[in-house]
Amino acid sequence: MEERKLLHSFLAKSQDGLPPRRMKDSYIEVLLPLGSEPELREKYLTVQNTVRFGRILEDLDSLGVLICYMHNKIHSAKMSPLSIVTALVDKIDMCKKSLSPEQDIKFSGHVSWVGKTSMEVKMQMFQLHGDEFCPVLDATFVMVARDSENKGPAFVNPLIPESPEEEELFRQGELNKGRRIAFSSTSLLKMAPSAEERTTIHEMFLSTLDPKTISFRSRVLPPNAVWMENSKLKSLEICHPQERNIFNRIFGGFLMRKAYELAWATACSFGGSRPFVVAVDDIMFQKPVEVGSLLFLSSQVCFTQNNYIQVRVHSEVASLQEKEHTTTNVFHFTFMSEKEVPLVFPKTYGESMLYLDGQRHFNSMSGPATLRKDYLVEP
Ligand SMILES: CCCCCCCCCCCCCC(=O)SCCNC(=O)CCNC(=O)[C@H](O)C(C)(C)COP(=O)(O)OP(=O)(O)OC[C@H]1O[C@@H](n2cnc3c(N)ncnc32)[C@H](O)[C@@H]1OP(=O)(O)O
Repeated sequence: MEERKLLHSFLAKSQDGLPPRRMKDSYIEVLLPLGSEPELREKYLTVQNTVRFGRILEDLDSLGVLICYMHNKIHSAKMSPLSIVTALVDKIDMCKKSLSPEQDIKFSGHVSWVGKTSMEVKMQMFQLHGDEFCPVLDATFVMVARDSENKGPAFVNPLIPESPEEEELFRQGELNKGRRIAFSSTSLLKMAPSAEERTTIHEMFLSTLDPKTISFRSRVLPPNAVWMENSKLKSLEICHPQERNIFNRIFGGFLMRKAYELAWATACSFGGSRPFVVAVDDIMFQKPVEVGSLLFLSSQVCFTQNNYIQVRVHSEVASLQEKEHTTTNVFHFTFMSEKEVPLVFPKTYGESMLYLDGQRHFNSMSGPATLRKDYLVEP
């Protein structure tokens, strides 16, 4: 950190003082040679002989940061004065058949939009089938630049789109920002549900009333349904220094891997068969996690439909000395189960809001109807 303090003088006073960059300046391709270097496989292997998706989340997080460093590279400086942190995993959509731990994987990506201090990064992942790399997933992350000590914001280089395709990507980045603001301003934490959503909840409530008693209190579960309160799993992690990033905070990819693995276990025990991840969405990194913190993860099924399970993981930290818990992230994962899954029923008003939030996240997934049956992505 002492060394990083000295980098302050390289920080720009305004964005105009920074040279614009092109999308190809940050474009990178990285090979994960699972096929050609078998000693790597152990780290990525599941017991079903597929690839651990939690490890892929870690790799995407590191790659996103690396891409942003390329975008902001100062050719005359040995070290970047910026601290680049993950602010948001906007979306990860799976578009692939099966992930083999015995075939090479390729990642690629570049900065697709910039604001003043934030950058949107688009990444893709491919796996070798025969002699061709086939698409596996598309990811959109938002990274934020901070000063060299990660104490305040720092400007990023402007981005100039060079072709109609790049202009479209840039425009999409702008639209994504607007969509995020709209999504968060209609959050159920701020606004009442819509009329249609209220009807959904009231109908669910009515379907749980015992017809034998004329009472709002006696609740009975409909057939093939589970109370939401019985769909929870919790875990605790001690954030050891091994998991720290280059800025001495806990690595975002580690938090995602832990949350994902708990979500997978929750979906597995709820659905009673192997779940496959279909989408990850709207993971906001609200606060950094300090090394040495206790990380409490609570996972819960909040919405289901046919074979789909929507899982929400809430993460909180507390220091060893203080008992007070602070929320650091909320994670949303969509899984597809091998078999049809039970319905999940909220009992309380709070659970009803979780249900509607889960439904909103499920519906925001790009086209569940287009999902294929041959996903094979494991914890
Ligand atoms: C040299 C090469 C080395 C390569 C090494 C590679 C491997 C490296 C691997 C290491 C990997 C290390 C990686 C890790 O492990 S990072 C570890 C995981 N991430 C964190 O710990 C981050 C925790 N969160 C925070 O610190 C704050 O909440 C941040 C800093 C993110 C925002 O704080 P704050 O809210 O106070 O900031 P602001 O209001 O001034 O806004 C600032 C800008 O940010 C934009 N914004 C904010 N939130 C969001 C959002 N949710 N969606 C979209 N955008 C968002 C906002 O629009 C504005 O943009 P702009 O209008 O200025 O453009």
